[in-house]
Amino acid sequence: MTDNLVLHTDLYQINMMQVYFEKGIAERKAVFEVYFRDMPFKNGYAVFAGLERVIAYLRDLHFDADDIAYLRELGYPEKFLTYLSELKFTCDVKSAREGDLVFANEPILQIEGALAQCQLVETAVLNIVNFQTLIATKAARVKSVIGDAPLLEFGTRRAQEMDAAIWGTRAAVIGGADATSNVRAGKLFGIPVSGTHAHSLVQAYGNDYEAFKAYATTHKDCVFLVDTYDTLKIGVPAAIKVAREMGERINFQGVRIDSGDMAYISKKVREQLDDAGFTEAKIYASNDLDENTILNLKMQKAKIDVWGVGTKLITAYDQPALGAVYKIVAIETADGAMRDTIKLSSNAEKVSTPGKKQVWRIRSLEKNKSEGDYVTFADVDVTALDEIFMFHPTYTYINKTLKNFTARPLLTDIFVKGKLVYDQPTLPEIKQYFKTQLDDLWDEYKRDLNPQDYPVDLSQDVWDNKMKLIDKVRKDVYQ
Ligand SMILES: Nc1ncnc2c1ncn2[C@@H]1O[C@H](COP(=O)(O)OP(=O)(O)OP(=O)(O)O)[C@@H](O)[C@H]1O
Ligand SMILES: O=P(O)(O)OC[C@H]1O[C@H](OP(=O)(O)OP(=O)(O)O)[C@H](O)[C@@H]1O
Ligand SMILES: O=C(O)c1cccnc1
Repeated sequence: MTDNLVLHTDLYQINMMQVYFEKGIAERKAVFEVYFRDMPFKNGYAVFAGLERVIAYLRDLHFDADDIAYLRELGYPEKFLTYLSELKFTCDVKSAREGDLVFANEPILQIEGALAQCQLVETAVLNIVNFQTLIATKAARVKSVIGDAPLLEFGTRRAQEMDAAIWGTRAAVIGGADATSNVRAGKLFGIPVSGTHAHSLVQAYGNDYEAFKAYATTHKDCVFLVDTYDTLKIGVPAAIKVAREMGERINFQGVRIDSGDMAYISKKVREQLDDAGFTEAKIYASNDLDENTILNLKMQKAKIDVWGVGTKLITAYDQPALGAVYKIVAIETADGAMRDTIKLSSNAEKVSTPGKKQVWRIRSLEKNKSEGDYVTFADVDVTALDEIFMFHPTYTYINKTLKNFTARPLLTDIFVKGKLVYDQPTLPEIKQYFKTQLDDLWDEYKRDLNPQDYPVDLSQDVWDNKMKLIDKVRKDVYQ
């Protein structure tokens, strides 16, 4: 049996495909867009991630014989099953790049093509993008308080199973993790792997000195975990003793602390190491860390050089889901024209924005910073405009006219008619790209707590079209 991902979808998608097929509209052209409504962790930006896996999934989209056999068991009719067995992915896909900063209420990925295909892929695309973007953003928050010091990803044991550990680790690297303890993630993605040792090593030997000595006689690079019994009285003295005895035979990188008051203990450990002449030895810290505890420890001037972060990063502990949605924004009519579609809601923020769109990142040439994102219809070329009028889509009196700017389209071609046209960057390139994007953002949007809202504005015609469709749907549907 194959483990084809094509059935990694909700049953209702296949049921809707069947409707489209039997009613003869499966091949009608549709446009769907992915966006989220609220910034994750109330952060000022989100870090887009997941595209690599979306590409792998879409490239391989097909039904195998055993998928069809299973759907037959579920009772789908033969004609529909034949249609599915012949299905090939032929859509256009545009997307933000991994490492791009993305914001609420703007399209971050767009799929255009046969209605039935667009429908099928919703679940997996959201599954991938929601999780990976969430973890990349969490990592960026953690990294923002750490600064240049190394951030080690330690979360696999507490992740929501294996896929989340692997792809979460990759996303964490995009957002700022420098290395991971997960060896498979290292192998798959070329992420640097890093690790110390666990309490079990010390417990197996029954004392710190023997455990450290055993480690030191089998490994060149050594970081000793010093808190199994008593960090200051036993652990650190044992580490120093072994480091002295082994001399040049080991590379004594430092010690790890994993419990207690880490501000107080790290300062004392630093003194002990310095007094022993190991001024270059680093202090690693781990234990339920996140951006809040790390910031607090830094405020207390904790002497921590390397941060190991597990559970709270890989599980996005304080916000377990991103909540991006996938909405149809346009559909071909029987006469071949495209009709924009809207989803109404009593909650104004949940009303979708109709039409196939593009997002332009507007950068002031004078200030060299991003001024906001400008959402236009897809066929508009903002680079050809001399000035643009940007206004808040709800509080329209908040507005500005921009003249001296560059505009970069956020959505870039990934698939054209089902063919991959995107040259995928390497993970280090993506990581670096994210850093350059962050440099473009004003500090006011980057702070961890209560950042300013980055402007995501609709062009006048997109806004007018939305208002017009709201009115039209009200008249058509409620009359
Ligand atoms: N000086 C500090 N300021 C703020 N938070 C701290 C400080 N020192 C440690 N912490 C954090 O406080 C929490 C303390 O964890 P906990 O109560 O489990 O104690 P512990 O010493 O780790 O005990 P255990 O042996 O059970 O791991 C952890 O999240 C840790 O990162
Ligand atoms: O705290 P986190 O951010 O999740 O980081 C990972 C944790 O995993 C390990 O603890 P665990 O108790 O699983 O094993 P160990 O301490 O015996 O190694 C490690 O010591 C960290 O505390
Ligand atoms: O290498 C480490 O120190 C490590 C790895 C996984 C989890 N906690 C710590």
